[in-house]
Amino acid sequence: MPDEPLELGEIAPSDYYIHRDTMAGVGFLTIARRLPSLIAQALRMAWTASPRDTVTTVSLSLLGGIVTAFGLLATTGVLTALFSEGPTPGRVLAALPSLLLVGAAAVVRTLLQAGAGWAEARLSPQIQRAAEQRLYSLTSRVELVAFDDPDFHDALERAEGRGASIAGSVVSAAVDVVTSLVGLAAAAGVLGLLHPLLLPLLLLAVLPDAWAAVRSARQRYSTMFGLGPARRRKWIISKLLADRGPAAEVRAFTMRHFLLRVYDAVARAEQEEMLKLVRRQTLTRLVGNALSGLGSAVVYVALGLLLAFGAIPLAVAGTAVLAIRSSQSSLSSLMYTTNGLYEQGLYFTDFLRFCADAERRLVPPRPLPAPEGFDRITAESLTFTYPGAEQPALREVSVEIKRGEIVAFVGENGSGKTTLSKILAGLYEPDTGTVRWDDTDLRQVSPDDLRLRTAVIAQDHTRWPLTARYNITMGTDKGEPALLSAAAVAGADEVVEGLPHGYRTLLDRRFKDGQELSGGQWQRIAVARGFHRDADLLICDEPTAALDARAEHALFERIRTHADGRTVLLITHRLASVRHADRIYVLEHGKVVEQGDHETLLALGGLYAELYTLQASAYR
Ligand SMILES: Nc1ncnc2c1ncn2[C@@H]1O[C@H](COP(=O)(O)OP(=O)(O)OP(=O)(O)O)[C@@H](O)[C@H]1O
Repeated sequence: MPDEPLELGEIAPSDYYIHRDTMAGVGFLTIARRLPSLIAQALRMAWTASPRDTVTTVSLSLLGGIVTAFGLLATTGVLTALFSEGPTPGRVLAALPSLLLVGAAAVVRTLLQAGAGWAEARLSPQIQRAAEQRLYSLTSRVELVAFDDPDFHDALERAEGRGASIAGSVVSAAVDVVTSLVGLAAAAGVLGLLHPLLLPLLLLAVLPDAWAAVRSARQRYSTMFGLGPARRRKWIISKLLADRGPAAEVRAFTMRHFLLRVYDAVARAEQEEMLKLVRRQTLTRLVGNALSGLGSAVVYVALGLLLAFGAIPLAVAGTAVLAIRSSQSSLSSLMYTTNGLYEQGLYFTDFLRFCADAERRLVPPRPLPAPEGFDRITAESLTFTYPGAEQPALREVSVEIKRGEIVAFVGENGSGKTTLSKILAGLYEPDTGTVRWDDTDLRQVSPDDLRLRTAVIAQDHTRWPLTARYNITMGTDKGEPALLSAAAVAGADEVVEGLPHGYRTLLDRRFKDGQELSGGQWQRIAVARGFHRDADLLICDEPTAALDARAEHALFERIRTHADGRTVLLITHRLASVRHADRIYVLEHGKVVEQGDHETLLALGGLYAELYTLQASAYR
């Protein structure tokens, strides 16, 4: 049976070109204008990483360039002496001082270059570390909603993939550009002295090459830019094919063939783009090289004409040929390094842009400290829409939670319970509406402070690849009794007892001696994590979905006895467990449609009564 055509979403050509349009903002002139600030930012980053190595790299490289220029001037001295009138031994003798200078310059230049290379090599890893530190410090602080935004992921991928790692090379490239400029200034100066016409002619020989190199770099960047989402898709599928987590389901659902087809389709699309790129780049380089060759021919013809018409003597023409070659090599090295800086600058710009965007996504500093507990949490008229979503997840929702209460959110899948609890926990900001702890509007309070007062047992809790202890304490140190008591509440103590190294056991099978837990065992650990935190508000989002009957009963008993004085917000589909809640909010399509205690809601005969009766009937 032939395979169905695949839906590949983001790698459809129309979407691809949308990304291309974004490239319009990164034209050559834009980058050229941005180069000085790019160099300044790179140097600033280098300075932060290591002031000593930065100064050494820059100063030794500049000195190296100056000494190179000096050597070239001395070479001209040698040639002038050799081409002068008189007997050969006399001319050689006359050239000797300049020869010695050339030798000395070569030695000094080698030493300076070695020193600069050493400092530069030291600088690179330090800058990379600083760049990565900046990147991950931002990614872990941006508001949570950024992770629901595909643009954020694209930008993050570019910044993470090449941007951060290239920071070190940008500094090297910037230093190389300056060094080449110094070398070129010297060579061109000599050429200009010999005959002013030779200098503009020289540009003819080099500019086409420069144009080709810059254009081909832009072509590559443009392709990479457009391929971002496709490459991410490929990476995600490769993880599905090669990671431990989905390995069982890949086999159970015989997904192999399908996944390989998707992988192949994405890889093929990527390959086609890469082949197109190679073709375009080859063509560009060919045109550049041909025009440069033509330019060189024009320079030499001009030199021949100057010689033929007696405008310059033979000795000077000989020196000019040397100077032209030297200028050409200096210019092409400048071109090469500028191109390198330009290309790396594109990626580095991605990194800087991402950092700037991430800074904008940080929650601005807020004036008030988190309140010391609360008597009443009131949420009024909350509306919230996920980025890019067509429908709001919450519409005009108002709820109230009093200290020490157990409040439950119930409702069918997708009705907005988790979203509402995340807003109450300060993880998402509502689009409109307010959440208050007594009189304090949470928009005035630092979210980090607030989160210290809130514990969330998440529905999709993370299986941290850390030891059992850290999976519960999350790196805090509240002492052994707190750990043991939190573990006991959740029944995680029984889980840990069965582990070979107790709390020191690493819960990740990808490492030697690492252990895996069952779904329910993981959930007990997650519940223990929530109870370990000294929080005024404990949010339990489906805390028992994977628990066995005994563990579920024990946990709800604990919650019923007010979870050691905490206020509990409970989200669950097990309606029998919310019967004892002080208040139940029933959500439907992002709205609160019913509220009251169990008896009131049953008497109401609405959605809650319907869902409850449905569940209860299963046990009759
Ligand atoms: N990260 C997200 N990005 C976009 N939409 C989302 C996101 N998370 C949830 N939604 C959407 O928001 C709506 C509410 O989801 P929410 O997770 O709050 O529902 P829920 O009541 O907790 O559901 P469940 O009972 O299945 O856990 C759903 O329509 C869902 O598709």
